[in-house]
Amino acid sequence: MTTLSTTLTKRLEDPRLFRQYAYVDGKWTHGDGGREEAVYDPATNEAIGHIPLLEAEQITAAVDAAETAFVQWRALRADERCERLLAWYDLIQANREDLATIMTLEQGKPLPDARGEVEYGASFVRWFAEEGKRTYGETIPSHIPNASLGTIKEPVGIAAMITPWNFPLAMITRKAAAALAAGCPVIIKPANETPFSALALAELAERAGIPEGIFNVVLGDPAEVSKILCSEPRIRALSFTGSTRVGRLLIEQSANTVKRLSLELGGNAPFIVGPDMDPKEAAYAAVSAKFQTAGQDCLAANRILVHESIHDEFVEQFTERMAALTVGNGLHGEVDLGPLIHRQAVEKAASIVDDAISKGATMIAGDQSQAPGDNFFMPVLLTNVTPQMKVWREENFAPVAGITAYSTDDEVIEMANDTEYGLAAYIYTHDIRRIWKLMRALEYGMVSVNSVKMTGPPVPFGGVKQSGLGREGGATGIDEYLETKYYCLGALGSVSGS
Ligand SMILES: NC(=O)c1ccc[n+]([C@@H]2O[C@H](COP(=O)([O-])OP(=O)(O)OC[C@H]3O[C@@H](n4cnc5c(N)ncnc54)[C@H](O)[C@@H]3O)[C@@H](O)[C@H]2O)c1
Ligand SMILES: N[C@@H](CC=O)C(=O)O
Repeated sequence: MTTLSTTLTKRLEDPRLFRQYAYVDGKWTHGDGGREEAVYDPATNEAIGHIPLLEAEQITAAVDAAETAFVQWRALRADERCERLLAWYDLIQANREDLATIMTLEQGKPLPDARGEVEYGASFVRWFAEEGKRTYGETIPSHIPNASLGTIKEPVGIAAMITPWNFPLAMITRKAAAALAAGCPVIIKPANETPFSALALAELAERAGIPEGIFNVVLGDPAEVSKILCSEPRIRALSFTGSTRVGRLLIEQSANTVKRLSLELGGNAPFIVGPDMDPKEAAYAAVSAKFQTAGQDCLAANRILVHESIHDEFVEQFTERMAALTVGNGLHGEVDLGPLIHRQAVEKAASIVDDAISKGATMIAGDQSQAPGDNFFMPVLLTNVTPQMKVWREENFAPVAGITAYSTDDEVIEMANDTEYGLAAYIYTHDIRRIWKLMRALEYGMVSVNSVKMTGPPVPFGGVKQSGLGREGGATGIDEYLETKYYCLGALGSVSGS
């Protein structure tokens, strides 16, 4: 029988990267209860493969394996862990094309974007391989006679990671590379929509010499698996990227075991355009900040706030640029937007548009009769968007752009902060005083001025308010997986005062 999974395997230079098992304690694993779930190509709705749904005892077995393996892994020198991580990095790079193909098939994003994500994901592995060598403690001038005081950094312990489908590879490496470099074993639960990128990473981790039990990928019913991970006292850190709704749930579920929590949650990014801007330059940037990954990006420009003096020309330029975007299967040719992840996402997008129109928004573009398949959503532009509309209040996670005019800086600051979210904000203006005023007043973890691109390994990525807790990447990303141990060496004789 020819299935899409045989087609997928044929597309790969190295078919062993396509695994339809979980990966626990260095072994490819079936579900003991025989439960399985299909994974679909969102562009065609065809099943590309199946994954096992593990039973509770199998998740606990992953924790047992990690606990055993932790002893050896933490005992390695940082430069030894660095070598393994660099080997993993090299393998990810060497298999970039296959990883991108797997990603496009399970996630839908255009192949060039998938290649970009593989590069992006790999860059975190290299970054943290090096950062692992710089987990310095400190010496503390002693206030205790004849004592020497200081701190050392130690791995927090087993780290669990729950990741989303929109960036199936990079959201894993940004967490896992930091944890591994710190000396922690990891148990990863990827989104069931996009498990194959995670499993390919596991295959490459094994080839890179990351020992059994250190890198585990568990699969199952999300609510079931997460409950076990949250309530397991041996898991000391939980890092989650996903919706604010599920993030809140995980906080509750982790309360009894008092875990270290890192939460990268939803966004509702404002994109502010000042009166001094060239409307064309700003509109082109806004299109780019809105429609990447078909709008399914936590950094997507969700509310576009344009100064009233250039509003009409901005809308004209935005419309023209948007019309040039092509929508289609990410595997085929030059496509700008792939499908949404599934039909429910399309229905949610349509309901957000309907809600806006019913409350007075104007739809400038977005003819859904042109959609090339069930899971596709043609880019929509709405103007006259107001705070009463869902398109303002919710992260639409779809190619739906909403524009609102404003008149003063104070007004736009109030508009931009009028949300429970606080992940990223964009400012487009060349007026240095306005930049400084807005940048300081915006309640966001990340503010990007005159640049759509803002992320990368050196960046402390994360949000404030209900967009999350902690920072990933950058010089502090590894701290999410480290404990500070204070020591006091007393009765030393003559060291007092040093
Ligand atoms: N801040 C960031 O860095 C960042 C990055 C990417 C995505 N996101 C956010 O992720 C969201 C989109 O991703 P999504 O739809 O996969 O999010 P989601 O919250 O639905 O799912 C994320 C993960 O949680 C699991 N999950 C789902 N329901 C669960 C439950 N009841 N209990 C426990 N786990 C559960 C999923 O299987 C998946 O692994 C958006 O809100 C987006 O902004 C944030
Ligand atoms: N684009 C983000 C992921 C959000 O969905 C990133 O760069 O981390």
